[in-house]
Amino acid sequence: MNNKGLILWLTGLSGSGKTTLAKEIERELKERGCSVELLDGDVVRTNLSKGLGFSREDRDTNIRRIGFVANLLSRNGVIVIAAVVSPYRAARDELRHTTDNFVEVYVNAPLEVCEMRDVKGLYAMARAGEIRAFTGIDDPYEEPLNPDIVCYTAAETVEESVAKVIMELQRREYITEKPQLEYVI
Ligand SMILES: Nc1ncnc2c1ncn2[C@@H]1O[C@H](COP(=O)(O)OS(=O)(=O)O)[C@@H](OP(=O)(O)O)[C@H]1O
Ligand SMILES: Nc1ncnc2c1ncn2[C@@H]1O[C@H](COP(=O)(O)OP(=O)(O)O)[C@@H](O)[C@H]1O
Repeated sequence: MNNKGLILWLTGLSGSGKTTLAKEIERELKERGCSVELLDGDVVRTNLSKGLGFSREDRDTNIRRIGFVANLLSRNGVIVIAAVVSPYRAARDELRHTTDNFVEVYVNAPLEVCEMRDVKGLYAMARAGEIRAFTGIDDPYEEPLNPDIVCYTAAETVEESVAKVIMELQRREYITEKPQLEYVI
């Protein structure tokens, strides 16, 4: 076994880089022979959380469902990467206290940067009033007060952010160091 089970919880604004980082971290961990599952907010909302909206109540239900599944998997040795806006501190803190090996990663980019990226065009729609309760525009995002890792995606490259996460997982002994290639002459 190349890893222990854990929940790597990526929280941040829409467009902050959660999905991008989650996929790269997943790739890196799989390359090291780790057992990994990715739970992306967008994907979860098309099945496990289908029908839920973006009221505080629905968002909290979404987070609890993802946390429940993540905990089942991580208890069985899987590294679960959750990439979810999860804007409410109380919901994230609840997970920290009710699950094992919860590692919170704050994917931190200023709202202006996320809005400029506008990966899915949702910020423009929110500004135009076409969608309501959009996180950062007319709905809150409560920053983590004491995250385990912070990735500043407006200042770091994807590679730098991924390396930071991997190093921290190594330091906490969730994963082993990448085996060095040995050449026999
Ligand atoms: N009102 C509103 N607020 C925030 N986000 C919205 C909203 N409506 C749709 N979307 C899209 O849904 C994605 C967020 O879903 P999550 O499950 O991660 O949100 S939450 O944790 O339950 O708050 C989010 O995905 P990401 O952009 O990948 O973060 C958006 O694409
Ligand atoms: N250091 C970085 N980390 C993550 N994403 C970055 C970074 N620098 C630029 N980006 C870009 O920002 C966008 C983030 O989009 P996405 O990963 O879908 O965010 P989210 O899942 O948080 O909504 C992508 O277009 C990505 O290429």
